Formats: sequence, structure tokens, C-alpha cells
Amino acid sequence: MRKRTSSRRQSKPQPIGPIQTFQIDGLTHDAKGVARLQGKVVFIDGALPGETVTAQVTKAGRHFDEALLSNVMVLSEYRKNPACSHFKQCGGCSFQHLMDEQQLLSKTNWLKGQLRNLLPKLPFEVLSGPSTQYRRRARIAVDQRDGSLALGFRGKASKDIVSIDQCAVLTAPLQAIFTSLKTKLIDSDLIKILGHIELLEDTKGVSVLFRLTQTISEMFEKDWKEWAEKEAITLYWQAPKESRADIALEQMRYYDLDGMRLSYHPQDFIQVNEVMNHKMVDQAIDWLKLNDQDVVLDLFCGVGNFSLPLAKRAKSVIGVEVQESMVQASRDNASSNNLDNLSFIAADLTQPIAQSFVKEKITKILLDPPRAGAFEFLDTIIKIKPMQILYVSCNASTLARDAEYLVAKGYRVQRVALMDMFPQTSHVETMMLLQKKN
Ligand SMILES: C[S@@+](CC[C@H](N)C(=O)[O-])C[C@H]1O[C@@H](n2cnc3c(N)ncnc32)[C@H](O)[C@@H]1O
Ligand code: SF4
Repeated sequence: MRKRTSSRRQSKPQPIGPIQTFQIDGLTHDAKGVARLQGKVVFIDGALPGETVTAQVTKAGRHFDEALLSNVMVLSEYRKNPACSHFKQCGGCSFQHLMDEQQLLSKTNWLKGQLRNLLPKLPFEVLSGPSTQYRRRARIAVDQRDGSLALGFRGKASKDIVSIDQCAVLTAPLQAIFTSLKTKLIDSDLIKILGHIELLEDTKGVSVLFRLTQTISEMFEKDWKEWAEKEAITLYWQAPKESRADIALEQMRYYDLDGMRLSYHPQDFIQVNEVMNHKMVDQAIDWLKLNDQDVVLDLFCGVGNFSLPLAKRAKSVIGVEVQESMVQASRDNASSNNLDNLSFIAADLTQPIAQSFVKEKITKILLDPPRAGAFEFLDTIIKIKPMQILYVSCNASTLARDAEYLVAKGYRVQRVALMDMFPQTSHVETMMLLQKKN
């Protein structure tokens, strides 16, 4: 039997100074305590505002230092015990030592700072859901160097893989399958040809995808198929050099939303937090106040997560997405849900696109770009002249940049909400509604 380890080759930052006392008076967006030493800023991971701690400097930079926490002498009233035993090592979460309400407050203050040029007097809305067991998708890293098995996530202090047993943010069915998988893998040679593992839970159930580095033998495949049957899950294999798993149509996955069923390939983008996705889509519907005259452009539409619910309430929706396979999935989703007022276009929205790519007069635009934002497409949006723009963002700094541009071109910010899609982590999602000035 292979040896289990709790953490591997964690090359901890080494102290370069004496143990010193620090007063913490701030918190960074990724949950590092902020202190000052002779006027210079020092970041201390694990320390909270209001605390007195001892720490040792590990990195001295020109503008700031980093220090390693040794001891918390005076505790913050908002400190709590982390829900996960891997929290200190695992890079997946950064906020588990801070009470949930204070996490939200800290994220809200940070987001307000990011959007400070845009929101002089606006009330800031907050949308939140369960703070643990919310993650319906996870990519598990695999390491079996030194003859011991590590299945888990990248570490906080280094890129090494931290071996995980229980993950507090995974949904309960994903945690259960992870435990079974780990037990079986410890004694299986499959580990030698595994790149990584993808876990997924949706309305169809649970699935596990093995990314292979070598071709698998039939015997192995049969053994793992039996395990999958016993666990009542779907197994997918991604062969070496395949950019994604080649699956049959009936093996597509699906999730239910707004009384509809949306199909997708197991490696297509879907929103990771199911409860929050429902709330976010409901909020988009509420904010946009659609009627049967509205023609909506849904940019970066994925498999139609917003497009289909919007189409139920508007005259028509046009979705745009770069991945052809997702565009096809969106079309199939529209027809399987008996919606005939949707059309989809495959296009790269970072490249110039003629404004005439849509024939109808667009009244409202929803956009949900990746982290890089949508700057290249903003001039096209301005030429289309929608009455409202609903911007869903996973990166507040590109949102601020893009929204400032739209404001300079004749829009005003009407509503903003922080959406806590990833509690315990530093990630922040935002929804912003912009209204055309007359
Ligand atoms: C944050 S996801 C949102 C997907 C969808 N709105 C949802 O809620 O599931 C961003 C989507 O943009 C697509 N995308 C990324 N880069 C793109 C580009 N340059 N042009 C068009 N679509 C792009 C991705 O494939 C992905 O489906
Ligand atoms: S990602 Fe999971 S394992 Fe890692 S710290 Fe968060 S809850 Fe724990």
C-alpha cells in the first residue's frame, strides 16, 4: 500500500528577521493582515484587524514586507475556527478564520474601493448563499512522486499539491465520491497515468473525469467502470492529447434552471455555485424588468445560462459565445425547452465585429465576460445604444475599467451588487446595472 501524506514538499518561506510584535489594522482582499513596521507596510497571512500578533519577516520588498505569523497574542472578536483542517496549507480558501458576516463586510468594503470612481452615493446590495458545501465542480491535482499519493489542491505558500481528505466547500455528494475515489486510487496503478481529475455534480448526478497522460488498458477501464457503477456515477475519460473528452450525445450533462433543463459537455463552463447561480439569474431578471418588446443581446453566453431565462420574458434574445460547441449546446437547449425566440452566434468578442452582426434593434445587453473583461467590445456596445447594460463580472478591476468607459460614453450606474459565489475564498462576483442617460 502506498503511503499517505498530509502535505508535500511545502517549501515554507524562510524567516529573515527576528520575531517581532505587530498591531494589525487592515485586511487585504486576499485576507492578509496589514501592519506597519517603522512606517513600512507588512502583510501577515492569517492575522486579522484588531489583533496583536508576533511574526517574522520572510520577504523584504521595496514597498512592503511579508511576514510569517508565529502567534496571536490578542484575538479579534471576529476570529473563528476554520471549518476545514487543511485551511492553513491549502491555497483554495483564504477567509476561513474570519466569521462569515465579516468576510462579506470585508469583501464589500474592498469592492467599494475598487468601484470608488463610479459609486458616489449608491446603496450597495449583497447577494449571498450557503457558506460551505457549495462547490459543484472541482479540479483535483494528482501527485505521486516519492511513491506516496497526494490528491488535492495547490498550497498557499507554494505551488506544491496539498493532500486533502475533507474539503469544506465541496458539495456533500462530491465529498463522498472524493473519499471513495481516494481510497480506490491508493491501491491502483491508474495513478501512474493520471494528469488530473475533474469532479462535477449537477441535476444528472455526479461525474468523475480522468485526464490521462497515457492510453489506458481495457482491464483498468473495466475495473473503474465497475467502481463507477457501484457508486452510481458517470465516468469520463480524456485521452492523452485530446483537448477535451470525446463523449457521445447521451453522455452530455445537464442542470435545471428556471423550470428548464440545460445540457452541456462535462468540460464546458457552468457556474460553480448552484444556489447562487439561481439567485443571480433571478436577480438579472428582476433588474432588467423585461417585457415583450425587449430584444436582448447576451454576450459571453456559455450554454445559455442567462439567455434562456431571459428569452422566456423578452421578445427575443441573441447569444454570442466563442466556443462553437457551446453555441451548438445553446441552440439545442433553446429547442429542447421549446423556445423559438433565441438565436446564437459563434464569435470572438475580443476581435472586431461589424455592428450589423445583429439586424434587430437591441434594447438591453447582458454581458458576463471572463476575467479579462470586455474592453474590446465596448465601442460596439456603445454603437448599439442599448437602454440598459447588465454587467456580470468575476474581476472587479476590469469591471471598474469597463464601467468607467461606459459612463464616460453616456451611461450611469444604477445598481450594484456583490454576489458571494465563493465564500471562504477571496473571489468576488459583481453585478452592475448601467442605464443610458437621455
Ligand atoms: C464567465 S463565463 C459565462 C458563461 C455564461 N454566461 C454562464 O453564466 O454560464 C464566460 C464565457 O465566455 C466565453 N468566452 C471567453 N472568451 C470569449 C471571447 N473572446 N469571445 C466570446 N466568448 C468568450 C467562455 O467560453 C465562457 O462560456
Ligand atoms: S479548498 Fe477545500 S480543502 Fe482547501 S482550504 Fe478550502 S475547504 Fe479546505
